[in-house]
Amino acid sequence: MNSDAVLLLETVNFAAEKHRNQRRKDPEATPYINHPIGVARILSHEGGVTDIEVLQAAVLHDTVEDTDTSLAELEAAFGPIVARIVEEVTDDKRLPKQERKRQQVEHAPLCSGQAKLVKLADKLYNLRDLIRSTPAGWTAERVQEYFVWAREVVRGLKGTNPALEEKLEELFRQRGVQL
Ligand SMILES: Nc1nc2c(ncn2[C@@H]2O[C@H](COP(=O)(O)OP(=O)(O)O)[C@@H](OP(=O)(O)OP(=O)(O)O)[C@H]2O)c(=O)[nH]1
Ligand SMILES: [Mn+2]
Repeated sequence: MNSDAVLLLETVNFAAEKHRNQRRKDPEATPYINHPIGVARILSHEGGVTDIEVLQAAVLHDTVEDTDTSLAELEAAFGPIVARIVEEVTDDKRLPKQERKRQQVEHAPLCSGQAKLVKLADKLYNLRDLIRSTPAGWTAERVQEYFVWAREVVRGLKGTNPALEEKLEELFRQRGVQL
């Protein structure tokens, strides 16, 4: 087996252990790990991304934000580049939600190309998930607001990956939310 495959399995195993007690917000309470694996899979399968550090960062992208994982821990296990990409896509959960959402819009265009790829795939996965099933307790208005906000973030990620951007544009079009 080649070393990239070994590395990616180590990364998936690390994320699975970190997210082991977490579930998604859909009514079926899907295991959370389906999301980061799906984000990495969008990058490779739909975005044609082969950069192993981007794929690893995609698998790990919610570990610091949503589990007890530290950036130092990621750096020790996977190196500084992977840790830096995850840092770029991590919201500061100490801030109020509205401020966090505003900062994503503001910071998106300042991200590295590697972090922009992870952000595009994360939004594409989450928007598809919203279309597939509504999270417990979400109104139709809240779903629509998420689309409107996601469009603002995706605007700042343009020029990164045409295939992923076209798929996002199509979802926004279907929702009557123009990019
Ligand atoms: N669509 C959907 N999202 C779910 C589900 N379960 C968990 N999530 C997560 O919820 C986040 C979006 O919900 P919000 O209420 O807007 O944000 P919050 O969790 O940060 O408060 C996403 O976080 P994120 O990945 O960090 O991305 P981002 O939206 O913060 O950029 C998404 O991954 C689900 O069943 N469907
Ligand atoms: Mn995510």
